[in-house]
Amino acid sequence: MKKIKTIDAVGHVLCHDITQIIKDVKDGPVFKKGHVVREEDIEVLLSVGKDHLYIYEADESMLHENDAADILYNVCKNDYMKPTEVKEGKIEVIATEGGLLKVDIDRLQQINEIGEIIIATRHNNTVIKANDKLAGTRIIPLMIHKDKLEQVKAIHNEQPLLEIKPFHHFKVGVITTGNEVYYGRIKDTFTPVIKNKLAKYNLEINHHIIVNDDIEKIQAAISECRDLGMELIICTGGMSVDPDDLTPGAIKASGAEILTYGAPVLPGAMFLLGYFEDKTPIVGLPGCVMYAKATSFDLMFPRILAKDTITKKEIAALGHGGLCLKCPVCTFPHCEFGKGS
Ligand SMILES: Nc1nc2c(c(=O)[nH]1)N[C@H]1C(S)=C(S)[C@@H](COP(=O)(O)OP(=O)(O)OC[C@H]3O[C@@H](n4cnc5c(N)ncnc54)[C@H](O)[C@@H]3O)O[C@H]1N2
Ligand code: MOO
Repeated sequence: MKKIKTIDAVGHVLCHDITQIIKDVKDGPVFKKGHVVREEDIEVLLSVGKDHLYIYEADESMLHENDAADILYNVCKNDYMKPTEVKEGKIEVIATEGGLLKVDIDRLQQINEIGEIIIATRHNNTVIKANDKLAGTRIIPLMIHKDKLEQVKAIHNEQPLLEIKPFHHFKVGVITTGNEVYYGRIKDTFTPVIKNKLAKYNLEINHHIIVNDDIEKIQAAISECRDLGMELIICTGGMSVDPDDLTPGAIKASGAEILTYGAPVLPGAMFLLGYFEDKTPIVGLPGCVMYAKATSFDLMFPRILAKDTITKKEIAALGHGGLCLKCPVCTFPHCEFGKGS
């Protein structure tokens, strides 16, 4: 802390709030601690009787919180993002487009371990809309050592911490399996559920086939969808262990590589995800997707639509937080379901 003449204070940082009292008009701080004095402030400072000020001593090794916050914003930002105005060392990152938010959790952790610097984000793999808040950055002290920001820049290494992956427009083929539906014994109540889930992403069913429990027929239906250029194939029914549950076998026989048959998520354990050589995804949806509010499919669906690479390890990690509590009033996605990984 150093005392200087107010007339020499331009560019210096105030150590404390400066109060202005104008009878019957104002009684409060006219400048806050941490304010960087500007040319136009000198007259105001003199008018409140401050001929001298305490300022932080100019130190080449230190950075003001607002300048440091700028650096943190630049570490986060990517396409489809904008900053809020910097305020008291804080900047927020706002989405300008919707999509799937990806957060580099490992590097976020490394930055937050430096100390005196914080970046707080939404969860990785959150579905976001334009104008949603994605992250906030803040510096804890008023002035921070520049070398801490150098560490941040080294971790950043020109690779943003955040990414928004826009959702793609897929042509969708739906294959409904099951003798009970095919022979008209019951009404198909699964397909409308799929239709609603697709509509949330402005997608529709472009081709729909209903087949009985016959592995060759299911396989032929998959080929038909492929031949018609469907870019996402959704199969329902026959995903479990009964003798008539043939869908996983048919998907396998169709040539798709199975990434997973089974996910550590309840409901939605019997979920299947595979990809054809040309990267066309195919999913097998268990019966619970028809009636449960949220299942493994709801966790994986946005990632499939964003063409996000999904690994077996990530599917295994869904187990932590993968237990839906079936609350009387479902608040998914604003709950802990699927947030563990
Ligand atoms: N012994 C075991 N049984 C079950 C297991 C298990 O691990 N061991 N898993 C259970 C779980 S978890 C689920 S989820 C279901 C999965 O069922 P499936 O996907 O095989 O579905 P289906 O058996 O074909 O049908 C179940 C039920 O849903 C009705 N259904 C199916 N599709 C339609 C449709 N399009 N419209 C209307 N209703 C439909 C079907 O008639 C059955 O009533 O398996 C558990 N069992
Ligand atoms: O797929 Mo069942 O998957 O857990 O209700």
